[in-house]
Amino acid sequence: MSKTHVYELAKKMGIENKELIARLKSVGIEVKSHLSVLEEEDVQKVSAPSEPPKGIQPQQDEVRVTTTVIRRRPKAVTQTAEVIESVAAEVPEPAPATPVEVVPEPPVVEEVPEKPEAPPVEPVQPEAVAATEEPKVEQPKAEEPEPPAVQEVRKPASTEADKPTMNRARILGRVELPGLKPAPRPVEKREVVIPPKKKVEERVVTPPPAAPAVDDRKKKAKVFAEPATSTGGAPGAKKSPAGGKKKEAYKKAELLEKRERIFEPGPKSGKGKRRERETVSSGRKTEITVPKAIKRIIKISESITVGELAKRIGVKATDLIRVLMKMGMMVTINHPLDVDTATLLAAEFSYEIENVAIDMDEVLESTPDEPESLKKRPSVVTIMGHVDHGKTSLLDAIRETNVIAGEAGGITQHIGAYAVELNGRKITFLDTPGHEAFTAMRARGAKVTDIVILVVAADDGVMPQTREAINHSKAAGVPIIVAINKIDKPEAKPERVKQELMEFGLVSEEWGGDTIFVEVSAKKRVNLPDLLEMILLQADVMDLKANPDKEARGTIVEAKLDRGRGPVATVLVQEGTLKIGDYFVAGVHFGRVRAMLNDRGDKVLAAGPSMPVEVIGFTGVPDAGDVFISLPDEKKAKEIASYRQQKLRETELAKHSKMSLEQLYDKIQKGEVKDLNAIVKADVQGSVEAVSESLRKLSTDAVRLNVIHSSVGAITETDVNLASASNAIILGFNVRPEPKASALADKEGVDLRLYNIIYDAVEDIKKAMEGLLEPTLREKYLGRAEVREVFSVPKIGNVAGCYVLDGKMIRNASVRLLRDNVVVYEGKMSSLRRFKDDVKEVATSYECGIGLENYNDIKVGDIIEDFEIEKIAAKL
Ligand SMILES: Nc1nc2c(ncn2[C@@H]2O[C@H](COP(=O)(O)OP(=O)(O)OP(=O)(O)O)[C@@H](O)[C@H]2O)c(=O)[nH]1
Repeated sequence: MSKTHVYELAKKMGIENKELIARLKSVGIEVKSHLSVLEEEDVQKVSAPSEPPKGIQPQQDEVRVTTTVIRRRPKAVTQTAEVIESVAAEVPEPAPATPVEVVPEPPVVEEVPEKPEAPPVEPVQPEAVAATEEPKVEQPKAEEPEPPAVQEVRKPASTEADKPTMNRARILGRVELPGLKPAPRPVEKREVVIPPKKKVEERVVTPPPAAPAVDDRKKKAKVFAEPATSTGGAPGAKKSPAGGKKKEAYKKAELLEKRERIFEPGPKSGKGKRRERETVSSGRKTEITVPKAIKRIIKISESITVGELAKRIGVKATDLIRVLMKMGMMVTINHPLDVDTATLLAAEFSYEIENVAIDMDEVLESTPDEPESLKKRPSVVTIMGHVDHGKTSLLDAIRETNVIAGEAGGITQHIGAYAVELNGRKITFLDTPGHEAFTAMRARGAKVTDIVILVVAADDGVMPQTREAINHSKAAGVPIIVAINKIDKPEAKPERVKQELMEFGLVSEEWGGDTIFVEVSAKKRVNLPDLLEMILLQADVMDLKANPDKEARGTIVEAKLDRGRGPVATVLVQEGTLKIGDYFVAGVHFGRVRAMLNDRGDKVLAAGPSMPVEVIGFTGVPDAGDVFISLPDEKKAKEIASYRQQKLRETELAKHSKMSLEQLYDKIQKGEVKDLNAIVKADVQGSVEAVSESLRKLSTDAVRLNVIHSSVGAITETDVNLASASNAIILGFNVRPEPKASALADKEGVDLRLYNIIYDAVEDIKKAMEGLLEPTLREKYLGRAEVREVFSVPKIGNVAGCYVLDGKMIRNASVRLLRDNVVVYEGKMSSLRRFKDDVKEVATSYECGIGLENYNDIKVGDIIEDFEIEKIAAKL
């Protein structure tokens, strides 16, 4: 290796030929071109002085890094000019993030394959090295005469730096993640900066021909320094990461501890848990206990379900059902058992049943009062009549003109009833006019009304509802007072009304009858006091009395759930006196009177007979017509209410569990039924057998047909009861049900079918069973979109600009347009677009345009729901 070409040496040194030539010149070696040959001593000569100048001596301690970098740099400069440019721009940048991002070593190294030492340098970058460099930072900077040049470059580049170029992106990919923490930054920066400096030198600042090596070094040193400076106080920069680390470590520990405490309390409570577990497992081993005789009595009130009884006995419900089947009862787990059946059943398991049901009759029946305890009570009046004959007007007129003395000016409240006063005597009006309310109450067994005011418009006469009202009143045995209304009208013909009413047995006194007639005008307030007087008279005749000195009983007139007050109900006290704090039961609800208000909204402390009061303190909303009974203690009130609730549940359950051939299909669809039970009754034994046999043959794997009972003779109550208990249908051939059985079947909802031809019956059942398995159509919900805009498209019509709220919109799906939850259109989707393209479907949270087939009335805010109809095929 005695002779070396200039270009070879330059390459070796990692500098440009030009530069080397200049250097050679500076040491007195003249070369012509890069092809010139150098002697070995020349080579050494030119290499020797290229050591760092004294001023930059401190950098010696990082020679390894420096040299490596230096060697690599030129290549990097030429090859990755853009990167360098941006990096150069970052040199003076005080922002620490930028230099960190750019770690150009790898590309550089790649391009200088003959410098194998380069790559190892990278991973070697220890934080410590960076740290040692920090103090040097300032010196070179001070010497550095180039900032302007650098800045020049920086300006355009800085924006570039902000927006990563392809190159940058590539480089960014190599950011040393282990050094993500602040600590390694200085190292990275140092490295990062090196190429830019070089590049700056070469491309922007023309290297001075003289003393290039020294200059170079200086610049390098400066460049080293800059990134460090840019980190802002190197020592600090180093400390802080360390501090940060400590903090982080502390935080981590704290977090871990927290997590343990909150989510994994195991370690701490581990022992305890184990002990716990041990006790549990040892507890499980306890031997099966036989309840004491006293415990072998099951208390029920009137009835108990199979499931509940099984639970109380401690056996499986299926065991009970099995026993019941042996007893001839086909029941389900929810089937209610009466006391007798339950007793029989319990006996099988050595249990006794005790009926602890409250004697409801005892509670419900009001005790007869001693005649001397009875006191006069106001009459309760209901106004009835034909539509528009003036019922409401009359009620209002009476109320407005006859408010109770001394209470005038109070704000009237609608509580369903109100009281008026005339001559110191009170009259209570139920202010729900019409015979519907009247009959509804009566249907629930409530007899509230004492007197009916039949309103007949003088200009209209007797009308259909007038007749109905008369019939209802008569059926209830309530006396009628006729109010011929609208007598102010010129066309009023009161005499004609009287005449018409004669037909219904309502004959006025003047015509020799006993019905009171009053001609009034609700509008002009004519004769209203007369009407009231007549009511009082009628009440006197009726001698309405009640005992106010006992626990109150009454009827719910109206009930509602009030937002602020909870359930409230208007109680018309019929006997006794209701007081604040009284416990009561009404229908299936109980409660305690917390407050009482009259029809003017005034608080009252007590309400006597015929007084309507709004009661607060119900546990639930009772029904109008429910009997209200005040009770001495809460326990009893609760007991009665829960007993009634249970009864109600049982009745509902019984209703629901009944089977009809039509319902069967639905039930099987829901998976509730796999059997069709039938009871066969026929006129002759031959028919019974033939039918039973034909039906059994209809059984399939999917639906079993069980003839649970068959016999000759009429359909009896027993048959119906059996059908009811076992969800069976009754098929009768040439037989009729007994009248009582027919009524019971109606009541119990038992499907009773009568045939004359066996074939028809078998055919019916077959159809029902095939119906179970016929293909059915079911709607499948797909999604919903909200109309946000409506576009009018020429020739096409309106298209809804929608936002898919959930599910997805599928082209050609069936759709319905909902406006305020009301279906305003149902049909097909005619188009589904996203922007201008037809699409097959649009998913949630996307916008789309939807066209509806033959429908244009789309409005913003409408909801488009799409669905498809599924065919569910089922085969026998
Ligand atoms: N001239 C006259 N019009 C009356 C009188 N009473 C009621 N009207 C009018 O008759 C119409 C019907 O009166 P309402 O009190 O609403 O009759 P209603 O029987 O309560 O009607 P429905 O609640 O629909 O059954 C109203 O326009 C009243 O103004 C009256 O005494 N004289």
